[in-house]
Amino acid sequence: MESDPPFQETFKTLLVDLMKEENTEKVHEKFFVAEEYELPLIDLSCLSLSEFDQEPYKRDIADAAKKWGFFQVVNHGISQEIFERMQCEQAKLFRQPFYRKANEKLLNLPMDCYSWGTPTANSLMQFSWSEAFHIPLTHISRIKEFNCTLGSTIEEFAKVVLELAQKITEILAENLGYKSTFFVENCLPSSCYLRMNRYPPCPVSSKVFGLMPHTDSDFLTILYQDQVGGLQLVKDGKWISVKPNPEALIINIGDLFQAWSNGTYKSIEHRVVTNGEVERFIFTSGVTALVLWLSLRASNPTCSIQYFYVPALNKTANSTTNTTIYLDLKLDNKNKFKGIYYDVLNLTFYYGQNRSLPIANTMFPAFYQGHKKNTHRKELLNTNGVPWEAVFRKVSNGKAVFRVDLATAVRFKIMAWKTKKHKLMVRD
Ligand SMILES: O=C(O)CCC(=O)C(=O)O
Ligand SMILES: [Fe+2]
Repeated sequence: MESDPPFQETFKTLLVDLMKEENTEKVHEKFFVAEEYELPLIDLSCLSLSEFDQEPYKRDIADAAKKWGFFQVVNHGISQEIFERMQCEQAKLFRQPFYRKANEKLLNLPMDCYSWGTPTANSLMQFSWSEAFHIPLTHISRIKEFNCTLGSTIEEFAKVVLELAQKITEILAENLGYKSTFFVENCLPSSCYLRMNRYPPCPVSSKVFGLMPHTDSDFLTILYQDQVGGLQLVKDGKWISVKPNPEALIINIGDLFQAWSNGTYKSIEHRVVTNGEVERFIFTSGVTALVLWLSLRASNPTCSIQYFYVPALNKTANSTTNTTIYLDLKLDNKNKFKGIYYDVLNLTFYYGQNRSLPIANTMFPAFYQGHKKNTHRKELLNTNGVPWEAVFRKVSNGKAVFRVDLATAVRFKIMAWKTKKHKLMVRD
């Protein structure tokens, strides 16, 4: 078909290699065949019930996000009519000749909004037999200027699908104990997109993916597919095939949501297998980031003093002439997926309750700490103005109190993204 990308021509070499392969049956078994399952199904008409009666449904949503990373929803409030219009516009767009899709700004958008295949693939296993349009929702007005019906349909669809994304995200956030209005407050339209994929019939369907195995890098994806099917995902360590349900929308957790929830909700690897005879269409809408929300969610590092030694107070040495103190500070990043950039760490020591006269200061240079890592900083410090004789007598009769303040600023690194700086002050 003149609308199909030139898969065969471009990847002739890859295909020839494959034809020579002897174990194609085995390859097919291993990579393409999977037992069919139904995703957990949630009836969203529950959201019109009383708060109390909604609870079990909300728990089911959270359980599915934890155990499957994927679920489907019915009675989601989006009319069948708008899906049909979207499908119709999508088909019209993909039916354009390939040279136009690849060379002309069909949607009045930058050229890279259209993609096909996997240009970097050097084996068939890395190749995706599909084409796609990726549309940031901020660009809808540009599409409307050019193609009004398509632009308005996308706009209408995006509005309702994002309301749904908002509801689902709020339920999942609440389940983790967060305020439900975070989404509305922090979801920027600039971070939402619509994606349309077409999987043309594939003559080597048992040897090539429609879409390579991947996880979604966004926050949450909502997917509408036709009845053809082909989506597979990993469940309990094995690939399973998702039974298509044309009434339902599929929702899946992306990498950002997994990171934000410290791994509670799962971003699951999935792929699409092709079909020898029929083409398949899907469209997805996703939220790529909730900027502020993400930054608020990271847990601060914990600081502890692992070792504090004051030679002047060593009774056996009995010498108050050595006025140094020795310290081992431990900084612990308990976040499962977030690294931490520390600014310079400033430590100030005091004797007793008196915070007006520091007895020692030190500074540790800025550094980066990976997720689930701890870091030690050890230092020998000179002190000033400590009445050592009195302190020694105090220790002999009980205890002496030293205090330390730690001041720094931290930024969290979530995937490739850095949050803004947070001041961190620890007093003891
Ligand atoms: O076609 C599908 O069912 C899945 C599409 C997908 O995973 C994606 O676009 O990221
Ligand atoms: Fe995906």
